[in-house]
Amino acid sequence: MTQLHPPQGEDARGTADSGGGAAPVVPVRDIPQATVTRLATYLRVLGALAEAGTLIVSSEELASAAGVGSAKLRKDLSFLGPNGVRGVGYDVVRLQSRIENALGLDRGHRVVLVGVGNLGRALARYPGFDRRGFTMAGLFDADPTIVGTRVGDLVVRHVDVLEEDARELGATIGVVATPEEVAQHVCDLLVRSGVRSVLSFAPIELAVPAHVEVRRVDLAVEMQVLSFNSTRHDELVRTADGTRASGLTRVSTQRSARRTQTGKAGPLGPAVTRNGSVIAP
Ligand SMILES: NC(=O)c1ccc[n+]([C@@H]2O[C@H](COP(=O)([O-])OP(=O)(O)OC[C@H]3O[C@@H](n4cnc5c(N)ncnc54)[C@H](O)[C@@H]3O)[C@@H](O)[C@H]2O)c1
Repeated sequence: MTQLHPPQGEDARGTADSGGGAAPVVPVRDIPQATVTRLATYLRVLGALAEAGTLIVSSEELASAAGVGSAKLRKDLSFLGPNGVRGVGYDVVRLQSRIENALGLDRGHRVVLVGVGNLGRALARYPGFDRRGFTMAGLFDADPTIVGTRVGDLVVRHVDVLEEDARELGATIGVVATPEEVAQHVCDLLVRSGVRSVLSFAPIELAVPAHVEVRRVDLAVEMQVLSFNSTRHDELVRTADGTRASGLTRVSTQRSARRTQTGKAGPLGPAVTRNGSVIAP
């Protein structure tokens, strides 16, 4: 806890953050998408800190654990209004609740999952969603050998009752883990039930009305990005070595070293990648 963020608002006057539930100064819709993604990462780190009993964290520590630069972290957090106390740091619990508020997590989300196969079953059993404000409320499948079985605390329901049950369950997020051939049909049922957010693992584009947002998860794409970054990193190191050998500037080496530094395991473990994205533990 050494280097702290610059003062902002009331914090510049040396007073503590006025409270976790305060409304963000920037309307949530104006927070850039990349910042939203990093806010989720900060939240994960803060959760681990809170569990470890940490009360205050500096921007340097938080940035390092999240795998980003501290300037970027301060900029990201500035979207939420005044945070922290100069010379002291961020109050872990207050910052957690600020970010939860901005991400809409304080309302809590009820999730229904369709397709209780290999992937769906693993997702349904994952206890981490609950800890982060997402309650798995309903599981649906079409296979008669799966319908009626218990996965975790839930009994799998038939997809025929998805539309009605998802509405009754108050679902706000629908997860599609079915084969691609039926994914659009399942997505349509979710939309008709009133779900506004769909997370799809099916490898196809889903058509939805304007008021519904779809996010597609594709681990192969993530691995392709990792492959590209790794190749680029190797090239940079090779270029830097060549440049050094010919007595020229070491800019590339410094750049790649900096990237490696931000990508190293932080105090909270090795889950942080070079560009700051995180596979949740
Ligand atoms: N995005 C990724 O990185 C990633 C990784 C793995 C799998 N996937 C995709 O996730 C999906 C599921 O993969 P999996 O390995 O779990 O497949 P799986 O075959 O094990 O499971 C699919 C489940 O969907 C059910 N299903 C089929 N038709 C249905 C319908 N009309 N309504 C409700 N349920 C129905 C099946 O009964 C089965 O239980 C596939 O589309 C796969 O391509 C994506």
